[in-house]
Amino acid sequence: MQYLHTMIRVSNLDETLHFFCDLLGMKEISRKSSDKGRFTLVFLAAAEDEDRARQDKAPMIELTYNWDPEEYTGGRNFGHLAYRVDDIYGLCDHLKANGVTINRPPRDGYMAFIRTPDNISIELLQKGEALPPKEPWASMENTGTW
Ligand SMILES: C[C@@H](O)C(=O)SC[C@H](NC(=O)CC[C@H](N)C(=O)O)C(=O)NCC(=O)O
Ligand code: NI
Repeated sequence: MQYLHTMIRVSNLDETLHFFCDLLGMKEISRKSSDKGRFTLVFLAAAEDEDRARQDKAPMIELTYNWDPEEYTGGRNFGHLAYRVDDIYGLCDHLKANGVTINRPPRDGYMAFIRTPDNISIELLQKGEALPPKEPWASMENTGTW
């Protein structure tokens, strides 16, 4: 079995593409629209995964945009999408300067949380840090900031 993608439904495709592509640097791999189904699917890959994703050998996010507005609520059982980043402080500064709320700041240089325009949680983890972290979990306790 091979992990292919995680699908998230989005209420505004342009805002979501701005978040993932313009701000987080992700790359659009493919898209498909259905006039009959009245939806658009957009597949995104992390920049480092782009070439492999185009060969269907890397995991992606599948954005589902339903043309007719829907209320996306609940889903508490869904946690987050996690990405390993080169410079967690630099990236969070860049995101903050572009209006993204850093729900859980990278105060430990290890982990940060942000949200997509539809409030889906995105975890950012500093490259070079082990998973799970070497230090006691106490430093990761939810202090209610994300
Ligand atoms: C291309 C492949 O990766 C898919 O996931 S297509 C799955 C299909 N998606 C849709 O029909 C999109 C529009 C639909 N209104 C929706 O919001 O899902 C599908 O079967 N979706 C149902 C599901 O639960 O994923
Ligand atoms: Ni899918």
